[in-house]
Amino acid sequence: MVVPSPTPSLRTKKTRAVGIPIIDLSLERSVLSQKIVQACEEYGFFKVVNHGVPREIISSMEKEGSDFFAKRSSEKQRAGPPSPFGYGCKNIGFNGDKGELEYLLLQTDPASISERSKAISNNPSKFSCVVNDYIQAVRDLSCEILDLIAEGLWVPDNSVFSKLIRDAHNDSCFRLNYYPPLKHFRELELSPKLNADTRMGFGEHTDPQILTILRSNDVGGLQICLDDGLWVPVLPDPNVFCVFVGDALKAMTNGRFVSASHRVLVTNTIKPRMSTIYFGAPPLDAYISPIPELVSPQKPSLYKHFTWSEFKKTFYSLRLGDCRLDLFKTLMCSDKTSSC
Ligand SMILES: O=C(O)CCC(=O)C(=O)O
Ligand SMILES: [Fe+2]
Repeated sequence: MVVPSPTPSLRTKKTRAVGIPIIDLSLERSVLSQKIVQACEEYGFFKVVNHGVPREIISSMEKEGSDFFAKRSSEKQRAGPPSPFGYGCKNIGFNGDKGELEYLLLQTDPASISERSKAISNNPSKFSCVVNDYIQAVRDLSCEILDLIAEGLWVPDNSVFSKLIRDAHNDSCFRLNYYPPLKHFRELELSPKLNADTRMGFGEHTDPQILTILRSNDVGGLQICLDDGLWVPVLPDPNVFCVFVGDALKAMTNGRFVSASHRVLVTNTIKPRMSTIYFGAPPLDAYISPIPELVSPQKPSLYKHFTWSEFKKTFYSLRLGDCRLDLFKTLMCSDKTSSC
């Protein structure tokens, strides 16, 4: 979901040393589940180490991604226009999140990946194998984290969240983002519109799905916005995964979790940033409403019942300039609350 920002500033308003949570997944389960819940409540964001995703799976994915973005533009275009799946460049989407990047957006089911790989790679079977292995690994990681979240919330059914993205009809997607370095724009003589040493790579937004698992190369740029409006840089580390709470999980926890607003600023002059992102989403007809354990007379549901499809349709059809936050509230928040 795009956060309205009438006069977006590229400047990090202020930064302060905050301890973005780094969670070690090898910790004892009951400790781990509490740490994860706390991070979801305070930040809607954390990094994980000792995540168990094999190094080879990660490095093969990074290689395939780099090879793809290194191709000539005409070759990349063969992956098809991003409507919604395929290759896109420069301003992304029409949903208000401005930015200058190239990206490849894919569905996560093996049949679609295999089909699209034919237009993406000269070695489609290798490409689809690498992407499938990566997606399977990060989906397993997401499910593990979602099960721990359920445990940490003392929900009897541990799979209450993870079963949505394990469902055969899940609507998850996978994206590779590529941010050319500033040198690229200088060479094109596109004199930076906004700022000489910073460009907006990906505008401020929250992710609408349930959970996002992001990994990047060693080039920074990602920032998260804390609730007091401070932008905090997320230092790049190719060995960790970044986890974001999505708007759907925020709603399912009846607003107990926050969904972190984030953006990417391009400041590196020489090296491109590349990130690989798995967005775990439920089936289109799944209802996204607060789980019963988190609703009580003292804490009534903040949200109307809506399906993932209704949510997506409304938000992705909004055009820039709409007052998106008001629409968000109208669509999602129950009449009893003015905001959620
Ligand atoms: O590319 C990145 O590092 C972040 C991109 C992002 O937030 C997104 O694709 O939703
Ligand atoms: Fe995002």
